[in-house]
Amino acid sequence: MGPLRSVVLAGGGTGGHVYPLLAFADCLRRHDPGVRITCLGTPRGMENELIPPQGYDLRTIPAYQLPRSINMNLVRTPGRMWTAARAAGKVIDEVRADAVVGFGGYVSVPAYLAAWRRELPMVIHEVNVPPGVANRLGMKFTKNVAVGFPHQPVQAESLRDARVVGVPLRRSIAGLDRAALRNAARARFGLRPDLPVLFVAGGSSGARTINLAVAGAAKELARNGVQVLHVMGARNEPVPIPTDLPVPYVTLPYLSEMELGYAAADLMLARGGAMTVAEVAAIGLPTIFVPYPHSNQEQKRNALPVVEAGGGLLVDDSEMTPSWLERTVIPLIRDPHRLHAMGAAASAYGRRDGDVALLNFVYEAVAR
Ligand SMILES: CC(=O)N[C@H]1[C@@H](OP(=O)(O)OP(=O)(O)OC[C@H]2O[C@@H](n3ccc(=O)[nH]c3=O)[C@H](O)[C@@H]2O)O[C@H](CO)[C@@H](O)[C@@H]1O
Repeated sequence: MGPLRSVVLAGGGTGGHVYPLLAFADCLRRHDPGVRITCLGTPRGMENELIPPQGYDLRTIPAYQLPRSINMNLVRTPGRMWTAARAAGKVIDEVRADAVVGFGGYVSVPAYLAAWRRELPMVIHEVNVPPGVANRLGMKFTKNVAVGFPHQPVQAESLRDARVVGVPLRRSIAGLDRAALRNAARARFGLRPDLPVLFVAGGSSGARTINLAVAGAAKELARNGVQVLHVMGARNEPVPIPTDLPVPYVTLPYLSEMELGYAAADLMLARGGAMTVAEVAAIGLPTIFVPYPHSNQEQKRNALPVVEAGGGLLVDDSEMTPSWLERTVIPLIRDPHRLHAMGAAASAYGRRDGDVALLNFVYEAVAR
């Protein structure tokens, strides 16, 4: 048994913040089934679709959208933020939390403020360089900062003293044996076992540039025997795909069982969200990264270390065209030796134990 009785986990907005929270919750439940786990989110984020089905108690508090650069002077912290902090504090008191663990997203700030007021131990987990606005604010109140990747403390002054623990990944992904699940996964999607598969997913909300480019390359990919499994993004307008293709092209709005997509694939085409990078590296799936071009090059920084290690390719969003894809994907996906080498390089960079490493870090913080 660990030192915790009740813990509040804060994080929300996009899948990139919710999935590490869920993976951490699962790890805690596995190691210490007696701990009360309460998740904190806002009424509209993806946490509402993702957390309750996993059997965790989700409480929502009023959303307060942070400006991109927040004034770090607390005296000037807007009143609405304190209202949200009071709501977070009520939850913390009600469940008698003895620690708060935050994963970023604007729901975390009220949780950090409330924990600070109560002098509760708090731990921040950050996966991006530069750290998100919410976590930067939280870092004023605690030194217990953990990061997902070894490049983060080197590249960001504010993360210099952070502990590298890796990224908590869902067990279904961290424990994935791609080769063992491959044929079953392909059968689930109606994909053929004998032809290569390109798996396309532009992060938790999909990516329009990628969707358009792959749709434009569909005919040529199919003519060359490349099957496509394409997750368009649930909140994205679907892009029409030619119908009379000679090999399967499967589209989905969203894929909850992401491990099946990873297992079916020989090559992935993705954005550079930190969770995606952590997942494909952990399972050794060769990936073409097309980082989201805004937000301070955040996604390029996420993907670059895997690419430099030899585990993937990087292409600018502005170059993501059907002809680039045809020229790049067709020869690569038919070259098993190159794919194998890329996969091995990716998995040497990735790690599968981020959930346990973060849990140990939280136990240490609570014991201090
Ligand atoms: C545009 C933007 O600001 N994106 C940020 C956002 O990305 P975003 O929310 O897209 O997150 P990531 O790419 O990091 O993670 C996506 C997560 O959703 C899962 N998934 C995705 C599609 C699907 O159909 N099914 C599914 O389960 C993936 O397996 C992964 O776990 O949060 C990341 C983590 O803070 C940041 O690094 C990104 O820069």
